[in-house]
Amino acid sequence: MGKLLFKNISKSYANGFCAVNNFNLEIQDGEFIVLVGPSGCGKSTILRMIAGLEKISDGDLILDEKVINKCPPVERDIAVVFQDYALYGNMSVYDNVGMSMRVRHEKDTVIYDKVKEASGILGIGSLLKRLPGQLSGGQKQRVALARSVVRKPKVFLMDEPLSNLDAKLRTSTRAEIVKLQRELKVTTVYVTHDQTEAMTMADRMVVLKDGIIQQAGTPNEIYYEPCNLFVAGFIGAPQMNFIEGRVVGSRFVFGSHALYLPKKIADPLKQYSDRELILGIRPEQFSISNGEDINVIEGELENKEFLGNCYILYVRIGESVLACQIESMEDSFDEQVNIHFGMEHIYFFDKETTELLMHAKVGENDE
Ligand SMILES: Nc1ncnc2c1ncn2[C@@H]1O[C@H](COP(=O)(O)OP(=O)(O)OP(=O)(O)O)[C@@H](O)[C@H]1O
Repeated sequence: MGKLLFKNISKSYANGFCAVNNFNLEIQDGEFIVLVGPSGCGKSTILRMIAGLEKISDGDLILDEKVINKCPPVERDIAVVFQDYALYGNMSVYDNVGMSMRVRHEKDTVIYDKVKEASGILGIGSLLKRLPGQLSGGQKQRVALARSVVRKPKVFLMDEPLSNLDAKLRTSTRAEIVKLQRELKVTTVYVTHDQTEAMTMADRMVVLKDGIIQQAGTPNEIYYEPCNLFVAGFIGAPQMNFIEGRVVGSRFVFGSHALYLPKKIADPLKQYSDRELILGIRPEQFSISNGEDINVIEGELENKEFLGNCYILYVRIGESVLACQIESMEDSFDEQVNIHFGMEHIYFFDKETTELLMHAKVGENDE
């Protein structure tokens, strides 16, 4: 088992800085949880508290019904994989992988079998005699993972384990870690500031900002149902476009522009007509107008990026520059482009509180 429960966990450092503020979360046995957020939001602090490397200032941390706040790291049955691998440079791969068992005075034959098994799973069987200095970054990371795997701990903690790998290796190792976790079914808490990593790996992701949970949910929930402006902007690349404006009748008015809102959206938005709103729309919602659309806005093309399977156009409309993802591009585009606002998913946030007020899904037949 490896069920982790955070009850009102807070962490203040000696200088009084509160790095984690009233963190509450229940992690189920076998779940893959990704903590994601910008630098300094408290991800590593949370991981270090779970590992027992950082004192908990307030609240209870419970592993399988037992409060472990004061339990020393070695007694927690938790394995940590660090960003810098933390391998012993003067020991062979075999000894690095078997280290934790040697410390526990396991028999040589048991150590041999377990190292063989773990190195087989991680594909490092041919490297066992080498020293860490004779390995590539990806191989070192596998050794670090194998070292955790042999322990069959209750919980794996991983702190940005892929950040030292190049982009291609990162993608393949990402998939391997997920596969490994599914096979071993060990509860995993994984820290990253990379939202793509979080989206692709997590059963559930927890988005943090300034030591406070913003939202916890499946990648799908976080992407399609962000609870506030921060989550909406942090998850998704290029990020969701935000446009400040107001609802006037059945229109969303911004600068000198007005978007027609179908009744399904306009009616419930009437109650917010006295507020300043932020309209959120993801890049993939846009298209280049074919001349027959209703919500067409003319903008100036500032920049374009070719991503292989699509283009990202950066289109200036008044004060805002909108990122628009389109599949193909005509050479004839010059300075001016007419973009069409699709409304399959459109979001309205309160500018003052930054909370989500409404997520509308508009179909073709909505008027
Ligand atoms: N020993 C310390 N004393 C005071 N403040 C600290 C200490 N360690 C960390 N902090 C602060 O606590 C906050 C959270 O740090 P933490 O390392 O958990 O962030 P993080 O989200 O993991 O960031 P990164 O992605 O950059 O590693 C930061 O603002 C950091 O400066």
